[in-house]
Amino acid sequence: MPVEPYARIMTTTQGIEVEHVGRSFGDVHAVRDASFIAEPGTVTALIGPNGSGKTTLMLMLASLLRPDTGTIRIGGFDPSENTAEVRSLLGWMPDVLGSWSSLSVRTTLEITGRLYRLDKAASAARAHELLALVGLEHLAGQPTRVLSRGQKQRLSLARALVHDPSILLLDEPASGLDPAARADLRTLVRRLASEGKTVLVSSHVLAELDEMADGAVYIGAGVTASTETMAATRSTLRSWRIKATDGAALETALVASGIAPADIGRDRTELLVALEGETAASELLAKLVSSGVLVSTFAPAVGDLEHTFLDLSKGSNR
Ligand SMILES: Nc1ncnc2c1ncn2[C@@H]1O[C@H](COP(=O)(O)OP(=O)(O)OP(=O)(O)O)[C@@H](O)[C@H]1O
Repeated sequence: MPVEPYARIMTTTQGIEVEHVGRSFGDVHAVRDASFIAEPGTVTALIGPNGSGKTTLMLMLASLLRPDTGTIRIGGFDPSENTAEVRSLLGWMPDVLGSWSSLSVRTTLEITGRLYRLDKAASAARAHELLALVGLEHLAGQPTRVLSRGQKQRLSLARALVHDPSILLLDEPASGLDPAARADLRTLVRRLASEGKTVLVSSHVLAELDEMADGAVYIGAGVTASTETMAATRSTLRSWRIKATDGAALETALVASGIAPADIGRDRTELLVALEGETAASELLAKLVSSGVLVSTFAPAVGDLEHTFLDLSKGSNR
C-alpha cells in the first residue's frame, strides 16, 4: 500500500483531526506534538516504536485522557468538551480487554448495548448479530474469563461495534489472533471503511497493516512525522529481493550493472540489493532483463509500512 502522508491543516472532516497535541505524565512527555487527519471511508495505520505514545494518543482521542496542549476533533467534536457526542460516535477497542469476567459473552454485549441506550430487544438483536460477525456464537453462553486471548480480542471488537460507531479506534486488534482470524479482521476492517467509517488502527504487525491501511501516521518519541518526512522515506535506501533461474548469471549481471559484489546479499535462493527509490529499482530490472537474465522475483524485501517504520525509527531505538 502507498504510505500517503497527511496534510497538516485542520478541516471540518467528520473523521479524526489532531493538531499539535501533547500530553505529559509528570516529567514523562508521552505525546509531545501529534498532528494528523484521518478521513471518513479510510483506514489509517498508527505506527511507532514501543513507548512512542500511540496508546496515550488513542486514549485522548477516545475522551479518556485530556490533552495538555493542542486540539482534537472527533466528527467535529472536542473529546474534552463534548464527551457524550464523541462517545456516541466512537468505538474503542483497547489493547487489553477489561471485561466482566463472570458475565457471559452474550450478556457482555447486551449490557454494552444497554449502556449505549439500546432497548432490551435491540441490544439482544445487536448482540446476536455481532456474535456472528466476530465468530463467537459457539461461546455466547460462556463466561468471558474462559476466553482465549484471541477470543477476547474478538469480543473486544464486537463491543466496540455495539452502537454502530462512525469512527473506530483499534489498538493492536490483531494481537493474539490466528492467521484465519487475522484475515477475517482485515476483511471486516476494510468493509467498515467502505461503509464510510473512519478507522484508526495501531499495530506492530506491519505486514498486516500494509494490506489494511490507506495511509499511515508515524509517531516517534511522542512526535508525529511530518508530511515531508513520510514522503522522503519513499526514496531512501531499501533492500530488494531478486531471484533468477540462473543465480550465477544474475550475480554477473548485477555486477555488470554497477553493483559492487560486496553490496550483494544472500537470503536462501534470493539475492538482496539495496536501492534508492523505485526508479532505481525499475532501471536495474530493465538492465537485468535486457542482459538476458530470466528474473523470476524482483520485489521490496519488506513492505511499505515496515520500510517507513525502520527508516524513521533509525536512531530512536534505545
Ligand atoms: N499513566 C502514565 N503514567 C506515566 N507514564 C506513562 C503513563 N502512560 C504512559 N506513560 C509513558 O508514556 C510513554 C508512551 O506510552 P504509550 O503507552 O502511549 O506508548 P505506546 O506507543 O502505546 O507503546 P507500545 O507500542 O509499547 O504499546 C511511555 O514512556 C510510557 O511509559
